[in-house]
Amino acid sequence: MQQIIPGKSVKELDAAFIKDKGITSYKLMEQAALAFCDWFVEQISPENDLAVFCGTGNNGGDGMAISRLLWERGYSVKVFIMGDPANGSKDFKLNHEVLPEAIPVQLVENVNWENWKAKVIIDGVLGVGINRPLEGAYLDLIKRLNNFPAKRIAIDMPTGLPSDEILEGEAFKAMFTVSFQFPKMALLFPEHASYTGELVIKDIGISPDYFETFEPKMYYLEKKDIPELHKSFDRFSHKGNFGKVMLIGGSYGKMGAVRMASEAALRTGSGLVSCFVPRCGIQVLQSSLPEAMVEVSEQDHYLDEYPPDNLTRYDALGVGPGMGQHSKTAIMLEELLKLYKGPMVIDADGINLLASHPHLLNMLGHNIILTPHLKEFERLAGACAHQRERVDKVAEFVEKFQCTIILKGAHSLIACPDGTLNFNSSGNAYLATGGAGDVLTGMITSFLGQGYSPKEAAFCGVYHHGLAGELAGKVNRRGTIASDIIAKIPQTYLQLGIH
Ligand SMILES: NC(=O)C1=CN([C@@H]2O[C@H](COP(=O)(O)OP(=O)(O)OC[C@H]3O[C@@H](n4cnc5c(N)ncnc54)[C@H](O)[C@@H]3O)[C@@H](O)[C@H]2O)[C@@H](O)CC1
Ligand SMILES: Nc1ncnc2c1ncn2[C@@H]1O[C@H](COP(=O)(O)OP(=O)(O)O)[C@@H](O)[C@H]1O
Ligand SMILES: [K+]
Repeated sequence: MQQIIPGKSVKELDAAFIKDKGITSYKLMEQAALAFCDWFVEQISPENDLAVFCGTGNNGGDGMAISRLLWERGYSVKVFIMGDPANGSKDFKLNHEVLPEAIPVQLVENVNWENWKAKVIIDGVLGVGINRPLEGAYLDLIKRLNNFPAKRIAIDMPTGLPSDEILEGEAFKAMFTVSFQFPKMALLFPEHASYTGELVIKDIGISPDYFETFEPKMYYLEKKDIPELHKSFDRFSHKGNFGKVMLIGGSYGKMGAVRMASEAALRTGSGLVSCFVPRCGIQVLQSSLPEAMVEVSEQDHYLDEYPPDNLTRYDALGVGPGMGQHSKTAIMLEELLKLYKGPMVIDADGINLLASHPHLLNMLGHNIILTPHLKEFERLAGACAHQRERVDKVAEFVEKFQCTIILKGAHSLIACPDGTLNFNSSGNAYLATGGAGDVLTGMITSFLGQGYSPKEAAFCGVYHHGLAGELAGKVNRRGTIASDIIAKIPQTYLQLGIH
């Protein structure tokens, strides 16, 4: 998996790589520039005139190298330098020297903005080297570029965005950020959505072993990581091999949640799926999802204090979708935590009940995965000012209670008791629809029931769920609903080459 390291460690990483490979830093910069151009030529046609803004550090060096390479590929390029080129970094200067004479170069301070135009703006002003908020001429430039009607693309980082912290002040508002080798942490924060734009990660050849010495243990979960996590089956496999799971939840008016979670578990590959719901749910479930078995609790509208019988029948449980927060249901949850020692996902009202009955938190442990969205997590652990603080609190929570937390949202964070923090890459905003979380619960419960470890089940569940959302979104766009996501689960296996 691709490790995410702090921006301040990038220099050290590059130095170790360069030394070990016996290449120059200029050569590494060229690799980065080539990687950017590979992506660029696929996206933007040469009819578009390009304005490349270069600082005088290595981000500016990238900008210079990219200008040369795109010019060689037939683009019309103009370069604008921010700062004094005489004080530039070594590789900025080298790339400045080899810039073809046919490319016009101008200092930003000399630009007459009156009739200035460009279809595409490439930002190579500052990258991970930023050490203070933008001010003065830098701030003026970035504000001006943000208001300009052009396509804006950032090299490595949008200028002004700190690589690991929350933005203070202003930064370049990129429509695309092409970041090298790994996503800098701040590119994954929801607060920075309008600065990062669409995130593209380009491999520049620095293999994972160069990252190993760096802390924290933070990773980016990508498509290539998923197939090896999956189990295989053979011609003689029977439904018992695919696990028997139970989804526990539902209440009057919220039976759909448990129904969707159950169908998602079936579509993910569970051999047998049962639901445990209040009495009023039996007709709904039996008629709308005949593949699932249903057991009911005594009360009509909510789950009473008695958990299902014979829990050892199940390889995994998923608890919470549509469950409501009745005080009797809280007792049932406590009983479940006492009685059931197998793997369990707790979601939605299950999490809300943990928050309102905090003594239950001490009953969590390695076998349990909680799947809160941002607000649910804050109910558990207290308010957070921003995602940076939330990430730290998630890590603390997991260390204290030794369970897995999936903090849902764009780039869902999977925090594991082994101390790793793992950000997901799949998914898009079409997943932001009622019931998408219930689908995720069903999927993770299914993987747990199939014998995947909590970490494997969380990784596969979150990645496949995001991919199913992408596939559903391609067809249904903003009309995507949770059932469309379920319908695409089988196709995610196809996409990943899994039987
Ligand atoms: N080995 C290399 O040289 C590689 C470097 N890469 C590029 O190099 C970038 C990092 O380069 P640098 O470390 O030179 O840093 P930057 O180019 O991001 O910044 C340069 C300098 O700007 C100054 N600065 C910081 N904050 C400022 C502010 N608010 N206003 C004005 N000036 C400010 C600092 O003195 C800093 O050293 C990466 O983001 C990436 O684009 C890539 O080419 C990959 C390989
Ligand atoms: N912008 C987004 N990008 C990627 N995934 C998203 C986005 N918005 C929501 N999701 C995913 O959709 C799901 C929504 O879950 P949740 O908030 O519990 O919704 P609900 O309670 O309606 O089911 C989560 O898995 C979340 O990660
Ligand atoms: K930049």
